[in-house]
Amino acid sequence: SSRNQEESDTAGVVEEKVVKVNGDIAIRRYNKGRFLGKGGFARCYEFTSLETRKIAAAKVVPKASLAKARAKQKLMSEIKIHRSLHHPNIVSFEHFFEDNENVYILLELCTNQTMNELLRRRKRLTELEVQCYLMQIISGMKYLHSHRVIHRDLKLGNFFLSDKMEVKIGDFGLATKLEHDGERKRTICGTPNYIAPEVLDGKQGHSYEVDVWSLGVVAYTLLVGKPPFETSDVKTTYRRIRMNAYSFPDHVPLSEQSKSLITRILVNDPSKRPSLDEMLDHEFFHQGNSIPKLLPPSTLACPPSSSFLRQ
Ligand SMILES: CC[C@@H]1C(=O)N(C)c2cnc(-c3ccc[nH]3)nc2N1C1CCCC1
Repeated sequence: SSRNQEESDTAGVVEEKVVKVNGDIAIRRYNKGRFLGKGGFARCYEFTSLETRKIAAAKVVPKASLAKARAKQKLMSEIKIHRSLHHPNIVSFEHFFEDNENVYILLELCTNQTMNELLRRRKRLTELEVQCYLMQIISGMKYLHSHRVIHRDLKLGNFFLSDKMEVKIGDFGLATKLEHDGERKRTICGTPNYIAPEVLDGKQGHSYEVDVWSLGVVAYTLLVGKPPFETSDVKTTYRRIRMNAYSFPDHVPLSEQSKSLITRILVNDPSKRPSLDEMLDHEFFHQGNSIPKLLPPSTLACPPSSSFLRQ
């Protein structure tokens, strides 16, 4: 009820009842701190464990919003998939529990928010920065795909930035796990932002290639400053995607390598798109002052753009 919602909205301590193996009940307490924002049905806060003093980013999902089976299944699927993932470029899933009012999901705190905020501040990034961020995202996606997980909603708002500006892929609310190789998914609920044409077309199902498509949209958006198919109306955007109607604006100086990479990825036939490894082999990642190939991407803090770095 709204009164409970109000109560749980005030600052305070959240208690988790833990049943021990010998049947004793232990209580874990968390301090509910700063409001971080809304994410779907959830209100998100900093949670500090009073036991370990560790701070997490918590999604607090009111059980009232889980009354419908579909919403409950979606949340359980998100938890089941996310808690099984462990990689430096995937948001780490710390813990989850419930009380009478809410389900609590505790996630890695990413104090530099998401790449959405980064791009909003910067208008657009240098090619060197985009190389560096994309390498980390591809590293996380190689891990996901090798575990048969398709994210299906890769977008700047789901790329979280740690205090060290490392990229962490988050929000597995639309993710799916393939049960066997070659399986093709038929449906997607929700409105993935950078939706691939085969998902719109819906005839031959979709698979890992939808995540590769999204990467093309992400690369274009970071380098140009706005998404390739964006219009004021969703239907028009979908038509542009189906028509593959995008172009590189004249006023944005883009290298041939950048345009070539994006053009290679944004093809409507999913079987013609590069694999993640083929993307990393593209000249875009080896142009100019390229990043030493030997260092794992996650150990690289992406160089902030400044005049002498601007190509
Ligand atoms: C908890 C939900 C979501 C999230 O999934 N993570 C990992 C996250 C991490 N740090 C933060 C964060 C730390 C400092 C500011 N935000 N935020 C995260 N969010 C935001 C909260 C509001 C909308 C999405």
